[in-house]
Amino acid sequence: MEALDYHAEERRKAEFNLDEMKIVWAGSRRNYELSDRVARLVASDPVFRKDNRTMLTRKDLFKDTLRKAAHAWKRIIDLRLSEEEANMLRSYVDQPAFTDLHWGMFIPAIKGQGTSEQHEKWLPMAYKMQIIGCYAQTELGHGSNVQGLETTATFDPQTDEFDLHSPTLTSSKWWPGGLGKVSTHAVVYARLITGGQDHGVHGFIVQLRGLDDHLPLPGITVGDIGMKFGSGAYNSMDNGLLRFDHVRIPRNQMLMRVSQVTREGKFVQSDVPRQLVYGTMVYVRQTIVSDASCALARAVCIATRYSAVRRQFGSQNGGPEIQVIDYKTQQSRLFPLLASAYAFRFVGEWLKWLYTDVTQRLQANDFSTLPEAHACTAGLKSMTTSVTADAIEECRKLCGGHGYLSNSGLPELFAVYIPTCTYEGDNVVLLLQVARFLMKTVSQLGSGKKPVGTTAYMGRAEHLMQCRCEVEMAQDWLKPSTILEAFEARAVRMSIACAKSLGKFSNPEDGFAELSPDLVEVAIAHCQLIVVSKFLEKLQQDIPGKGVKRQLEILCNVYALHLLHKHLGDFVATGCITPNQGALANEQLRLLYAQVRPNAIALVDAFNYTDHYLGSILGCYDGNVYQKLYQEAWKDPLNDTVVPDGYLEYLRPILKQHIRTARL
Ligand SMILES: CC/C=C\C/C=C\C/C=C\C/C=C\C/C=C\C/C=C\CC/C=C/C(=O)SCCNC(=O)CCNC(=O)[C@H](O)C(C)(C)COP(=O)(O)OP(=O)(O)OC[C@H]1O[C@@H](n2cnc3c(N)ncnc32)[C@H](O)[C@@H]1OP(=O)(O)O
Ligand SMILES: Cc1cc2nc3c(=O)[nH]c(=O)nc-3n(C[C@H](O)[C@H](O)[C@H](O)COP(=O)(O)OP(=O)(O)OC[C@H]3O[C@@H](n4cnc5c(N)ncnc54)[C@H](O)[C@@H]3O)c2cc1C
Repeated sequence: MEALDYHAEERRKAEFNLDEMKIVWAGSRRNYELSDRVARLVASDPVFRKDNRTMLTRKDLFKDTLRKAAHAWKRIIDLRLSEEEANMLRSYVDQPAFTDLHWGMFIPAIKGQGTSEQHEKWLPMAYKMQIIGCYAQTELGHGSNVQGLETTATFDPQTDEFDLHSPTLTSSKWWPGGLGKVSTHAVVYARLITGGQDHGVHGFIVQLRGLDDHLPLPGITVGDIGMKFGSGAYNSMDNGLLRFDHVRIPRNQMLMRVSQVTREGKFVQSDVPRQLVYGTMVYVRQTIVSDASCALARAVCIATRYSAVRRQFGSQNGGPEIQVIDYKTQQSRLFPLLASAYAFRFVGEWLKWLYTDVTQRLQANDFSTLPEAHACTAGLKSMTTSVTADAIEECRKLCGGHGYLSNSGLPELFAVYIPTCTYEGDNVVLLLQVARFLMKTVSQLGSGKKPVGTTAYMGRAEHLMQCRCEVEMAQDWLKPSTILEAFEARAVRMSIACAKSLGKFSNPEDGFAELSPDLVEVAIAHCQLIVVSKFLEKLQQDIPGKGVKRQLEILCNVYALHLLHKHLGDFVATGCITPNQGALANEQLRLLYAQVRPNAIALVDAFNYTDHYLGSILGCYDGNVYQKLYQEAWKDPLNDTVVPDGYLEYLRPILKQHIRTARL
C-alpha cells in the first residue's frame, strides 16, 4: 500500500525538476549522492536515535553523546569512509560533541600553525583519534580581545621547556568545547615570554590527561563549566575550564609556523604575518557560513511544510479552511527566509572557494588576500548566523502554538544554534573588523591603489555616488544590473559617509568608537551586497533541469528585494532610490511571493533532509502532523501514569482543603 502523503497535491504543483534542484543545493551530483547515502545510513541506525534526548539528564545526555561518537567512529572505520563522508556522518548525527572540536579546530590549528615536523609527529595520532584535542583560547576574563589573554608560556632555556601558567582567576581557560571531560590534549593560546619579554599570544600543544587513566596531569585543573541554555541542545558538549600551575612542556610543542623560539631562547618572527595565529578561526568562520544555510533550511523546511498542512479561517460553504501558507503575511515572513537559505548556500560555496584560494596562496607565501579573507569570513559569519538565529525563532512563530512543542524540533534547533552568534567571534566585534577593512579601503581610494575582490565596486565610487536608479515600473526591479547597482551604491555611499564623519575626529580611534553603531550598519550593507552579488553570479552558471534556473531567479529577486524593503531607510536616505521606487520594489515582491507559493514545498524538499535529521513532527515529509502529534503526546513520561507522582503529597491535600472550605 502506498504511504499517505498529505503534501502530494503540493508536490504536484511544483514547476521545476526537483532532482536537479537537489543537485544544485548539494553543489554537485557527487555531493548529492554522497550526502544522501550518508544521511540514510545515519537515519536507519538505532544508535543515532535522537527523539528522546531533551528528556535526558545532563549526565545521561553526555554519556549518550559519547556512545554516539564511539559508534560513529566505528562506522567510519568499518565502512572505510573518506574524510568528506566522515564529516557528513558527524553532521547528520546532529549532536554537538567533542569530535566537532577535535576535527574542526584542534587538527586545523596544528595543520595551519604547525611546522612539517610537528605535522608528522601529531597529526597521525590525531587522525587515528589516539589523542583527542580541543581549542583552548578563551579565558574567564577575555574572549573577544585575544590580545588580552593572560595565560603565560615562559621559556626556560635551562630545561628547553615552556612553563605554562594561569596567573589569575580570570586567566582560567573557560568555554573550550571537548575540554571539560574528554580531551587528552589541547592547543592552548598563551602569551609567549622569552628573556622577560612578552611576544604576544601563540599556540602550544599541551597534554592534559593521562592516555591510560584519563586523569589530569600534574599541575592541571580541568572540569566542565556547567549547564547551558535549553534542555538537550548544546549540553551534550563538555565546554570546559582549565588552569595551569607551572606545567612544563617541551619547546617543540609551541606551534612554530608563524614564530619560533630557538634552543637559546631567541624569539624569531618569520615573514608570515602574525595574524596567521588566528587562522583556525578564519577556517571555522568559513564553515559556519555553510552551516548557517543548513540550519536555516532546516527551520524553513519545518515551517513551510507545516504551513501547508495547517488551516485556519475562511471555510466557504463547509469546505476546507485556508492553508496558512496562503496568507500573504505568512508568505512575506516565510519566503524571504526560504530565499535566504538558498542565498547563504551559494555564498557559502563561494566562501569555501575563497578560503581554498587564500590557503593555496599562503602556502606560496603570498599573503596579499589575507585581509579580504578575514573580512569576508568575519562579516559573512556574523551576518548569516544573526539572520539564521532570528529566522529559527520566526519559524517557531510561523508554526503557531505547535512550534513551541519540543517535538516541533524548533526549540532545540534554536538553543543549539544561537551561540553561533557568539562563538568564533561575537557578531558585533566581527562586523567592526569588516568596518575597519572598509574604512581602510575608502581611505586608499585616492591613492591609486585599486580595490579588488569584494571591494572592487568601490573602484567605481565616482559613478556609484551619483548614479540614479532607473526603475519606473515594478517589473524593472527584476533586472539584475538594477538590483546590483542599488546595493553597490548603498554600500559605497554609506561607507563614504562614515569615512567622512570619521575624518572629523582628531583621533581616529575615538571616531571609530563613537561611530561604531553606524559602522556596523556599513558592514552589514557590504555583506548583504556580497550575498546578493554571489547569488546573481550563481545564476550566470549553466543550471540544467526544467524550471530550476527560473525558480532560483525568483528566489534571488525575493532575497534582494526583501532586503531592499527591510532597509528602505538606507536606500532612500543615501539617495540610491526614491520612496516611490521603494514602493515599486515592494509591489514586485508581492508578485514574486505568488510565484514562489506553488513551488514552496518542492523547494524545501530539495534540501533532501531525512525525517531523522529534521527531527520535527511539524516538518515530517508526509505531513501527517496531527496523528503524529497525538501519538507523541502519549509517549511523554508524564503520561506513564494516569495520576501524576506527587498527587498524594501535594495535590490531594489542597483539593481536600478546598472541599472542606467549600463545605464551610
Ligand atoms: C542538538 C542538536 C540539534 C541541532 C543542531 C542544529 C544545528 C547545528 C548547526 C550549526 C552549528 C554550526 C556550526 C558548528 C561548526 C563548528 C563550530 C563548532 C564549535 C564552535 C566552537 C567555538 C570555538 C570558539 O569560539 S574559539 C574562540 C573564538 N574566538 C574569537 O573568535 C575571538 C574573536 N576575536 C578576534 O578574532 C580578534 O581578537 C579580533 C577581534 C579580530 C581583534 O584582534 P587584534 O586585536 O589582534 O587585531 P586588531 O583589531 O588590532 O587587528 C590587527 C590587524 O589584524 C587583522 N586581523 C585580525 N584578525 C585577523 C584574522 N583572523 N586574519 C587576518 N587578519 C586579521 C585586522 O584586520 C587588522 O588588520 P589591519 O592592521 O590591516 O587593520
Ligand atoms: C557554546 C560556546 C562554545 C564555545 N567554544 C569555544 C571553544 O571551543 N574554544 C574557545 O576558545 N572558546 C570558545 N567559546 C568562547 C567564544 O569564542 C567567546 O565567548 C566569544 O569569542 C565571545 O567572547 P566573549 O565571551 O569574551 O564576549 P565579550 O567580548 O565579553 O562580549 C560581551 C559583549 O560586549 C560586546 N563587545 C566586546 N568587545 C567589543 C568591542 N570592541 N566593541 C563593541 N562591542 C564589544 C559584544 O558585542 C557583546 O555584546 C565558546 C563560546 C560558546 C558560547
